[in-house]
Amino acid sequence: MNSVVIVAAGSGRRMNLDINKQYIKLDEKEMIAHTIDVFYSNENIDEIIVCIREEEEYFFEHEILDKYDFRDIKIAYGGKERQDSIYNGLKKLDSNSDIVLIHDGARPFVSHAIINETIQVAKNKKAAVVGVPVRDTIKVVENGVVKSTPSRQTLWSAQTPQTFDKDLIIRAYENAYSKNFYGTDDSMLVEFLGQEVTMVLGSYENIKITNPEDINVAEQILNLRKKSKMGKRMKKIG
Ligand SMILES: Nc1ccn([C@@H]2O[C@H](COP(=O)(O)OP(=O)(O)OP(=O)(O)O)[C@@H](O)[C@H]2O)c(=O)n1
Ligand SMILES: C[C@](O)(CO)[C@H](O)COP(=O)(O)O
Repeated sequence: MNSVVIVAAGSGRRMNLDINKQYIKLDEKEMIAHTIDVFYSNENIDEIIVCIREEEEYFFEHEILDKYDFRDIKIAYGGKERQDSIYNGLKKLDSNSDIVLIHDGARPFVSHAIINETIQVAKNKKAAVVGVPVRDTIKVVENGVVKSTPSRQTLWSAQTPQTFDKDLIIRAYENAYSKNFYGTDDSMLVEFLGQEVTMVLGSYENIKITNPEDINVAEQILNLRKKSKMGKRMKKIG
């Protein structure tokens, strides 16, 4: 059984709005609804757990779950950090779950192909992280001074989903908490355990909506997708 934990319990501080960025509308539909939709419509996903802020539960249930008719979705409450939210989500997993995908609610453009590929890799290798090779030259800077320039060939930007064998990710989270270790993604906790994580090629479209300018990029991605859908329909008709 394949489960996904989607985290949506942040505050969206960098977005500079007075609502959680998860509820920003992109083409008339809330960001979190776009994200849930991809997993809800994926035939390989058997269980969906969404981590939300406790005070947003009523809104989430009525304005997202009921409005879009998403059924059988479990809710977990968020914690202080992303890692805490995910840990709360992991505690709600069905006992039959074997593979767990962890995904940011703020990455609404994940594709079915990526989801399916990470599930396959996690089944074979136990731990998979989606990412893309960096496009810029990266500098290590201290106090405004460049200290080094790591070889770009080895650098990838990590995205989500990050997908794991259930027992491994639970062990990685428990180990991290027992040592007071906090990572900025889930793969780090598995790496901290000394286990290998396989990189799966993601997509440059699978952006995390973080800053206000990302909204424009998101609208462009949605427009391009609409145009490409229309083009395909016209071809069929023609
Ligand atoms: N305590 C937290 C912090 C983050 N997240 C989720 O983790 C994902 C990635 O985090 P980020 O983009 O940093 O979101 P926010 O924490 O909401 O944004 P900011 O850091 O700007 O406040 C988001 O889907 C966010 O909702 C969460 O569930 N619980
Ligand atoms: C998990 C993640 O999306 C991978 O890029 C990212 O690390 C989340 O970081 P943030 O600090 O919550 O923006």
